[in-house]
Amino acid sequence: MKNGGGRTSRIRRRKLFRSSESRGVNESYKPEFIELKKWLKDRKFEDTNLIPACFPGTGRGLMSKTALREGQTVISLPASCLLTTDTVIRSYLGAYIAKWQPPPSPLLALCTFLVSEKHAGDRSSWKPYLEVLPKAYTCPVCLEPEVVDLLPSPLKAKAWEQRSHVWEFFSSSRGFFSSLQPLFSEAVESIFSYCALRWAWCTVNTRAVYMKRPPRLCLSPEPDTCALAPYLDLLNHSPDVQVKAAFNEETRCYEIRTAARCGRHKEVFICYGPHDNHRLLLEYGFVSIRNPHACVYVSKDMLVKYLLSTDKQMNKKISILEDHDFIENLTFGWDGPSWRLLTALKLLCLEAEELWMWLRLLVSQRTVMLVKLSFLLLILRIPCFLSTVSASTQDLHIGRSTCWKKVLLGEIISDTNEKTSLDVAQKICRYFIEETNAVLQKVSRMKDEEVALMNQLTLVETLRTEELKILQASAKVLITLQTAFT
Ligand SMILES: C[S@@+](CC[C@H](N)C(=O)[O-])C[C@H]1O[C@@H](n2cnc3c(N)ncnc32)[C@H](O)[C@@H]1O
Repeated sequence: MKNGGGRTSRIRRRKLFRSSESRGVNESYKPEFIELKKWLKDRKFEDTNLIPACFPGTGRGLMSKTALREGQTVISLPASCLLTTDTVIRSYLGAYIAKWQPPPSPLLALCTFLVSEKHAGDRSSWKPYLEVLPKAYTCPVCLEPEVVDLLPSPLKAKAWEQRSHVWEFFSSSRGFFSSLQPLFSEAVESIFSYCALRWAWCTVNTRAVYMKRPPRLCLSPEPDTCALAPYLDLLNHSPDVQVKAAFNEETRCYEIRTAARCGRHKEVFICYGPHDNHRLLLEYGFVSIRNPHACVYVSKDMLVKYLLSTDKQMNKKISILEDHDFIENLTFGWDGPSWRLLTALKLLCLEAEELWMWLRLLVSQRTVMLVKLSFLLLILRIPCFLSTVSASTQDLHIGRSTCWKKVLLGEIISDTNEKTSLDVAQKICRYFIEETNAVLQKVSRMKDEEVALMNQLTLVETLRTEELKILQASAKVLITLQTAFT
């Protein structure tokens, strides 16, 4: 008889598989976490609910030691453990910050402190925290150019923007770093290098919690809202959870409460916000699997590419969409093309006569506004005109709102318009599917050739694979919609 071939062992194997899948591997025995726990205990924090663990899928995070009740405080970190601009101003950097003109931003103060303390190594009182911080990040600013090139177009543009923003942050801070030279025996250029500052920038951007501080004269007036919260910042993101997170002025602790129960030995998540995967990658350097907010963006160029190049009204149509804020945020999602995308396409697919009819109604809407304004004084002075004028404007108003509904609220204008716009949506969707498949093949080849880029390439692969799933779901939805018009 084959070993473990029976029903009972199959069930046992399945159970084991399931638990190893959802359970993390305890990491609290690791020296860096033992040191961090001691450091936190000295600052009056002792955790009873959570332990650091490594999870398949999300990596390092926090695991519940016991089942957590709904509304229970899962973590309550005393102010003494938080790293804020107060910490920086109270430190040896305070006098230099106060002297520097124009005043450094709150973000620069935090980043300078992180770089300086990291450089101090064993001498830093923040060492146990610094030791558990990631050594490298995967926000686009840290990705190799050939990896950035594999990102979907709108994200690629934002990735380049992020790179120039961080470079500008570095270049504009060099003068301030030079002023710190008396604090160091080594040249400040070697301590406050671009790479060191980028690491600090990513640390703050991917890990800080929101905590508003009052403005201070020694810092620039930009909002001072970031606090680093050791240990608490090991909590990973899930779009499906709800938590309450805030600094409690009474207890003087930063607290996180769950809104739902959480089983024992499960990963405890917080929600960083209802972000799509582009935003998660841009701000936090990761992608969430089965993210309900994930979508594929359709750019203006893509719309134009799939419409009739012979359409003489194309420019007019595009400017109408721009004027009415209908050119951005056109997406494919898990439920199919977004309402905004379909509406934009319907407008772009209008026949010449339909468009002119629509434009006439737009003009009449503006006329109503003018009539209203020019009669305003008259109305106020001659009450007997009131009823006549309001009645006539009301008629026009009703006509106008019906027209808006028809066009911009996405109502059916004609079966032809409906069918054409769905066909274009399907063509765009198919194009994206092909493009995504081609990029996935390229990524797979690059993973074989560029082993050093494995992590970065895996990130792009995850993003593109999620997008492929969204596009395939959208294509199916579109087929169903199209059949209604065949
Ligand atoms: C506040 S930290 C959370 C702890 C972090 N995993 C660590 O090991 O230090 C935020 C970072 O965790 C990672 N992260 C958070 N949620 C994630 C998730 N659902 N899947 C994968 N990585 C995630 C990302 O790298 C993100 O920048």
